[in-house]
Amino acid sequence: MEEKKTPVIRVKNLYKIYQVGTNKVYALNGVDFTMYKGEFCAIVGPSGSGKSTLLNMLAGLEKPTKGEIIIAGKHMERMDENQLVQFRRENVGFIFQSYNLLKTLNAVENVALPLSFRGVPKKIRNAKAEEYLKLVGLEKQMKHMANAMSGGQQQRVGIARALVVNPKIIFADEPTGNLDSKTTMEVLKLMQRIVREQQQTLVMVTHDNYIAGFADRQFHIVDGKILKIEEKKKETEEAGNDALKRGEES
Ligand SMILES: Nc1ncnc2c1ncn2[C@@H]1O[C@H](COP(=O)(O)OP(=O)(O)OP(=O)(O)O)[C@@H](O)[C@H]1O
Repeated sequence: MEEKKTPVIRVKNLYKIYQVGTNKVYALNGVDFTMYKGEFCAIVGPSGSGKSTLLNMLAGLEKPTKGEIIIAGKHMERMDENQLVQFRRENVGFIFQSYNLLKTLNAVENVALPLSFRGVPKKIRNAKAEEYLKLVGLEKQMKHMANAMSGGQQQRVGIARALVVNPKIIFADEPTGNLDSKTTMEVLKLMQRIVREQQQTLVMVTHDNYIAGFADRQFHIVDGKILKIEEKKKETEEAGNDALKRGEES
């Protein structure tokens, strides 16, 4: 039986037009879609296709020229700057390509940081940070300094830090861009698992079709338009498992 899906992000007739000299650049040229709770979505397209522009709009970092963005029932395009800051704090987590960890803090301290900004007492925030580090498989590296960790471990810390505030939505901009292929696959599988377990919505931007294939749905963007929305093929997950095994054997 088909489960009833809960919409989390709804985009309607979205445009972002930049004026460059006398030219107009249609970075987003009429975009419509819905993303659901518990879904891992990839926005995939070549350089200059509008991926970052779309992510920035969804995260409320830039205003659309026209159209609607409704997240968790609220119209983002109608919010002022203060409301957007508040909205992001309550609903959104970010995973970055370059991890953006504080190098001289250990894993627990890095993950606890968003909680300390929210005034959560130290004992509680450290316990929460440890819980999320366990979730991403770093129980043995809790006290390691960020700059003494591998890229894959640092990205796991980055994921734990995005999750610790229990956001409805997680935005990830080329999250595996700095990782080797084996670690890339581990991080993608971790993100798949977490979205499934925690029933969050993960929106990942990538230019790489293979990486996008790990998402439940791929939103293909070209010249500011969504050309097609593709469901995950079952084999991608299995192929990922095989490749992961091959990597472990080598
Ligand atoms: N501030 C801006 N002013 C003018 N044009 C812009 C601005 N930001 C983006 N653009 C243009 O909008 C289009 C989409 O850019 P965007 O950065 O969203 O693409 P992208 O798919 O994220 O590319 P990449 O993968 O290279 O980061 C491009 O043609 C870009 O030149």
